[in-house]
Amino acid sequence: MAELLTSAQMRAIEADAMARGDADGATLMERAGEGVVAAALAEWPDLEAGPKAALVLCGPGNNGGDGFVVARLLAERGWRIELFLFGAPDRLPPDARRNHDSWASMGRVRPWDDETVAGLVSSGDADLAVDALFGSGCSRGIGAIAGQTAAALDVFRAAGGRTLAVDMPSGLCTDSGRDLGGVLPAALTVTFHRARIGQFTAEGSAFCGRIAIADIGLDQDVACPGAVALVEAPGRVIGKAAAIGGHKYSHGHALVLAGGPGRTGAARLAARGALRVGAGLVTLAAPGAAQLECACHLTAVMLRAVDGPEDLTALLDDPRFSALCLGPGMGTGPREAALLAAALASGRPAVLDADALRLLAKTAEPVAGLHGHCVLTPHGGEFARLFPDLAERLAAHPARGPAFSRIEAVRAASARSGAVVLLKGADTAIAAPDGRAAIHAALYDRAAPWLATAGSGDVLAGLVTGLLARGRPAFEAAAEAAWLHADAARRVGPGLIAEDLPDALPAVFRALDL
Ligand SMILES: NC(=O)C1=CN([C@@H]2O[C@H](COP(=O)(O)OP(=O)(O)OC[C@H]3O[C@@H](n4cnc5c(N)ncnc54)[C@H](OP(=O)(O)O)[C@@H]3O)[C@@H](O)[C@H]2O)[C@@H](O)CC1
Ligand SMILES: [K+]
Repeated sequence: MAELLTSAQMRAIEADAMARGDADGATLMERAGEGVVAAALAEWPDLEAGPKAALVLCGPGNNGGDGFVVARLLAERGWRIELFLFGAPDRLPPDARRNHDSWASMGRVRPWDDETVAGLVSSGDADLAVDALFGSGCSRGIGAIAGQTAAALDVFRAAGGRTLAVDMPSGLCTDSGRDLGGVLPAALTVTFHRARIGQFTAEGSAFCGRIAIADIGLDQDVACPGAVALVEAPGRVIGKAAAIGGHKYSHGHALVLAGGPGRTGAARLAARGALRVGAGLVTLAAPGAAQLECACHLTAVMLRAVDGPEDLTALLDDPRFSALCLGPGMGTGPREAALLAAALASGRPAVLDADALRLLAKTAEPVAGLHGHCVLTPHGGEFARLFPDLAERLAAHPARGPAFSRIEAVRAASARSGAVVLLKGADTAIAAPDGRAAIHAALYDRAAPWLATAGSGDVLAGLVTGLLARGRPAFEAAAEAAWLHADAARRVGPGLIAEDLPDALPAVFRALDL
């Protein structure tokens, strides 16, 4: 999985490279500027044809320094440049100051004036607007500095204007992707070495446009401890090919608990998901009163009657049940509470979704009984019921950066509960109690907005359950299921209903050559 960095992690990588003598600040800044120009030309090849005009907005830190390099490189290609600087030249940090001086010998540096800049953006004269106002050092909102510019860039971008953010859109928190106030929207964000967390969560993708990563010569092989992973396509480890000749029990047996009559659809969706993702066997455990309803709908999924916790405990005497799924359509009464307690007491890998999460939230100590083989799959509302303090911090407008992020929220929730937590969204955040964290981003070229449909979460719970049943560890199962779920949705496209998701999985696996 690719790594997503915080600004502190990126600074540490740079500092490390400098300490080893692999790089110096001036060289990195020059490469950063070169990377920005190369990425702009790759994104918009028509910019190569003849000299153009650029509006370059520079800030008081090293992000501004990158802006001066970009201005110089474009001017050397014959471009006309209008450049504005927020802050005093003599207070720029050394590398930025050197590049300021070098630019100042070629062109004009105009003092920042929000209204003038906004007017120039709105005139539409610029072929490219470069936001090098604030990058990873942006510590607070910029509405008071650049509010008019932000509004003008928004219109400019919507009309197809090329707006490029250097490293991060100014005003966006690098670590949380949260709007610190007055973010400058970009059509392309060019970041350095590795992508940042804030580009893949919260409001990040809405402001970044697209992401390009420029190599600035830092060692690609140096791993960053504690980095958040960006979930990528699962590898062969989830394929069945390695187990040819194995029988169905070698792929596990998932048990999905269903609710009463008229409410079994959600559990049936989850069960189908578990089967399609490769669990060898899947059994639906439904109360006696719902047996007929379930039997009318099921073929490959098996059916057992489970009315109370004793039935479940007796069933789980069979050690071949390798994962449980509780929640979809299950109900939140005393019977279901007792089933949840029995399931947790069994210590089996378990996915807790929907009504199981409501039940947990109703108890005095919601995290009691959870363990490291549990995966909680809340959406935002369920998360808020379980972890109200964390949700409040996520909802409060951040006064300063780095702001509290969805990653920090799930990490805290996972540490507190001892379970893997998967917070659903287009930017699904996943954390394990040991601190590992990942983002699955159904964003940018993997966007699947039609995935927000009734029953989609039930299928996701089933996919996690199926992978757990097959022996995948909880954190990996959650991440892999999120990827498969989104990929299935992308394969089906608009018009998707939840029933389509499990049935799209064979095509997903074929494409992955699993
Ligand atoms: N390190 C390297 O080797 C490389 C770094 N590179 C580049 O450096 C960038 C990071 O540079 P940086 O650390 O100087 O931070 P940057 O974002 O320019 O701003 C800091 C300044 O802005 C100010 N300020 C912040 N928020 C503000 C606000 N809302 N309103 C007003 N002021 C505000 C802040 O002031 P303060 O918060 O201290 O009051 C400080 O003066 C990074 O994004 C990348 O582009 C590349 O060249 C590759 C090599
Ligand atoms: K920027």
